[in-house]
Amino acid sequence: MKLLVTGGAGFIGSVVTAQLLEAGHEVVVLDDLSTGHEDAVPEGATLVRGTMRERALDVLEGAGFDAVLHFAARSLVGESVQKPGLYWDRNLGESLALLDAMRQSGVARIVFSSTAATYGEPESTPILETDPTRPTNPYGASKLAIDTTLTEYARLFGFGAVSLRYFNVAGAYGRFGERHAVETHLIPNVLAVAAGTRDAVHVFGEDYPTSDGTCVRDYIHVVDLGVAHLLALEACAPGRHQIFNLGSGSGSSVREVVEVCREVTGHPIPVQAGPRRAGDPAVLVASSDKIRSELGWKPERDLRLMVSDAWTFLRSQA
Ligand SMILES: NC(=O)c1ccc[n+]([C@@H]2O[C@H](COP(=O)([O-])OP(=O)(O)OC[C@H]3O[C@@H](n4cnc5c(N)ncnc54)[C@H](O)[C@@H]3O)[C@@H](O)[C@H]2O)c1
Ligand SMILES: O=c1ccn([C@@H]2O[C@H](COP(=O)(O)OP(=O)(O)O[C@H]3O[C@H](CO)[C@H](O)[C@H](O)[C@H]3O)[C@@H](O)[C@H]2O)c(=O)[nH]1
Repeated sequence: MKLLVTGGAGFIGSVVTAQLLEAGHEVVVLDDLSTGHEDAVPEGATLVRGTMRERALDVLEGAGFDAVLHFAARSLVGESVQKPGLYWDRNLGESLALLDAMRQSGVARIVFSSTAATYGEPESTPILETDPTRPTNPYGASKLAIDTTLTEYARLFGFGAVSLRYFNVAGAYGRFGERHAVETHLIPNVLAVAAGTRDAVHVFGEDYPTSDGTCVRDYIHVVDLGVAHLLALEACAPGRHQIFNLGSGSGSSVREVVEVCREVTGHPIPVQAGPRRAGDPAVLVASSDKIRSELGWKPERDLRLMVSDAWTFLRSQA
């Protein structure tokens, strides 16, 4: 297939682009490099630099694309609370420009990076796709609005759309990994302590109603996530918008993640307990039964492999 990957210079988009190329697809990456890196675009993919408003139509029109994988977004929860307008503009506004460029060009198949943040504080775990969506921040709200738009574009214009609601993505794939200028994610921040670029891990809250008092999250290896995208691409069906959670189905606490990082790196990794981070639910774990039964996907890489692949990647950057 000929594919457009938005955000293919970022963490997840670069990994999935590499996997798509290995599977024999032709890939054009559209990325404005706002949080991505030009040298993260895998060899064999063509980079078009710009936003979706600026470039999506001229890239797609008359070029024979079969589908779009849409990763490009702003995705810092804290920033979204400070600057909600930015998130509605960059996430919903930019996505509308992409979808309308797709309509005009006759490209009707899309796989979209949605998020666990669309659910907000869950009433029960594991979270099902049919559970209420009550996002607690503008990031999650803007992603939910894109999901809603995809439902409408499937119904009104015959789009075949799949939204994958990622839980906590981690790990790396060879030379493709997480290198954000502002890093908020737990695993890269813990590994930065082992690498000597941070002094200690700050644990955000030890008084949650969990086994060790720290928050529990559902971590998924970025390579398993990429495999799900390949399946989702095949599953796009005209007139349907399908939504799948993407997690491992089991949770790990912050303390457990730090312990695995200690084992993998051999570094003592000092920890400083601090206050809760605003807006963090105690437990976020996905039910991934739907994608397992409908697309035949299952995660194959555990937390230890996520940490060791991220650690190998981090050391290769030094
Ligand atoms: N990392 C996670 O754990 C996680 C969890 C849930 C959902 N997601 C979603 O997955 C997607 C990828 O996340 P990531 O961690 O790889 O982020 P990232 O910041 O590493 O990558 C995003 C890429 O999109 C580009 N971009 C942003 N806005 C753009 C625009 N308007 N036009 C063109 N390019 C633009 C950036 O330059 C960057 O290369 C995002 O949509 C994010 O919301 C990530
Ligand atoms: O230095 C840190 C960083 C994180 N944490 C804790 O570690 C857990 C994981 O935090 P991350 O920031 O790695 O991930 P989140 O669960 O906050 O965010 C993830 O889930 C969100 C949905 O709620 C969004 O989808 C987001 O993009 C995705 O990365 C949280 O309990 C957080 O409080 C720490 O204790 N110390």
